[in-house]
Amino acid sequence: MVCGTANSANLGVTVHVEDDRVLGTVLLDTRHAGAPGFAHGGALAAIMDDLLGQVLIPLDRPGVTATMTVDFHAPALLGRTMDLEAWCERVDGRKLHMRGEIRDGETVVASGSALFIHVDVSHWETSGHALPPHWAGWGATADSKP
Ligand SMILES: CCCCC/C=C\C/C=C\C/C=C\C/C=C\CCCC(=O)SCCNC(=O)CCNC(=O)[C@H](O)C(C)(C)COP(=O)(O)OP(=O)(O)OC[C@H]1O[C@@H](n2cnc3c(N)ncnc32)[C@H](O)[C@@H]1OP(=O)(O)O
Repeated sequence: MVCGTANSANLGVTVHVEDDRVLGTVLLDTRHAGAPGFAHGGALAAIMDDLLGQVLIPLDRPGVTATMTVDFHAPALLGRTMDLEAWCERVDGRKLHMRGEIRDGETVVASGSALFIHVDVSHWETSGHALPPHWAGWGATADSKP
């Protein structure tokens, strides 16, 4: 619902990995409004969760969000391309401590920190839905198995 291109309700986030960091952009519009002209904080929180979750890819650790804090530092205006950046601050066994920012130019609009927990991909089999084929092997290089 945030970055998935197969989902027509996605928020239009695009990301890529550079070294160990996730960088990206998002451009919110009236569909994502809270007050007129301003992005809804919940949209920013969803973006932050997804952004921090993308760090699981360079970490090569499947994981889920256990807890997340989003600090809103400045209003996020609609119709502006905002920059996204996230990284892993610390790995402590299965605990993956992520941090990230949503910026409008030089202004940090929101910062986030989250604890992700490393899980085996079988975690998602409990829904009864088939896993995407490319998830096979995800986590193969992780040195701390769940
Ligand atoms: C998520 C990816 C899905 C999409 C993937 C798509 C593409 C694949 C490619 C890459 C990924 C890309 C993007 C990511 C996209 C989206 C990101 C969004 C992520 C989500 O939107 S994800 C959904 C919301 N999320 C949940 O649905 C979690 C529900 N939950 C559970 O499934 C369990 O709760 C679990 C597994 C978390 C733990 O359960 P468990 O039994 O395995 O382990 P346990 O409870 O023993 O915890 C072990 C140690 O973590 C500590 N701990 C646990 N929880 C804590 C908390 N809240 N606060 C502080 N500490 C906590 C304990 O205190 C213990 O610490 P200690 O070892 O020191 O005692």
